Amino acid sequence: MSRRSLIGQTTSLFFHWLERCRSGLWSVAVICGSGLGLLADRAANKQTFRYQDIPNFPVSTVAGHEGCLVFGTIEDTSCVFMQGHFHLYEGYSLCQVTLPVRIFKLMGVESVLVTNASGGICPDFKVGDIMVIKDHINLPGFAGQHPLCGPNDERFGIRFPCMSDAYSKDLRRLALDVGSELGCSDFIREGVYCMVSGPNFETIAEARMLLILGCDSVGMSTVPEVTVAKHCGLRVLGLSLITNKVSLDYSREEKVNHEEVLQISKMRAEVLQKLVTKLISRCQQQSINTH
Ligand SMILES: O=P(O)(O)O[C@H]1O[C@H](CO)[C@@H](O)[C@H]1O
Ligand code: HPA
Repeated sequence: MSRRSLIGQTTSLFFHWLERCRSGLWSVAVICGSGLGLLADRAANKQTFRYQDIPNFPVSTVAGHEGCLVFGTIEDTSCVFMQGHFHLYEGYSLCQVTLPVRIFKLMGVESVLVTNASGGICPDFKVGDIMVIKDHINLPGFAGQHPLCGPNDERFGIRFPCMSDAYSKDLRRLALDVGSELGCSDFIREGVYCMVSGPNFETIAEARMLLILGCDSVGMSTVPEVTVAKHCGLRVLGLSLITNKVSLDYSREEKVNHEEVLQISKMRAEVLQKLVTKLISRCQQQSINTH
């Protein structure tokens, strides 16, 4: 089959799904961070689209990001999974980084579950901990790298959105409850995620500054997607897997690298998968109860 007809077929299939979504059949979007693409594995009736076959969609350029959009169901909940998301350091604009979130909104998605890998700043955190994101610090935003800069598209949201409750309190509580039901309380934390642009990992002086600023973990993603999701009225839950401890001490010999990040993500993906799967079905029940 020629590439052109393959793209044509994929595109029409994609629009077929979009139609279903518009009619209210899809409700949860899961954005999978580094090495966490297998969160989609438990979904049934899967249909997968490669980003490269979706017109105008960015493509993933980082190891551990498969670059596929997967539609499926978990119990009775319809879901769309992004196996891989986009980063400033890949050279994408924040408009491109957050494009999928606005597509989800147009599809009728109500809740977004964002996952990522991050470095632990809080001295109490251990590698393998799962941090429920309570709040974030948008460090690139302070320097004008913000996804909502530019003319405001009123169809999505207001010019000056409030971010004091970007992460749904109900979903955070639900995540802690589900974590405890699954016997994960020992390694489920809550904390503040800080976004840096990357692609380098932090210097020790930068890490110390982040600790003083009140950051519990640091990564190079998530904040733009969450900001745009909140702007357009989506409910957000963020789960950050602590894949390494950030060096705060000049005498520490260990050096972080992306391979180690992916290795820890792979090791913990099964636990996260259980958590996410249970959360999705409970999240749907919650949404039914509140409507
Ligand atoms: O935030 P995600 O994409 O999960 O991954 C984190 O891990 C990568 C660095 O190892 C960076 O992309 C950082 O942001
Ligand atoms: N710093 C920034 N981003 C990261 C890290 C880190 O230590 N670990 C995983 N993503």
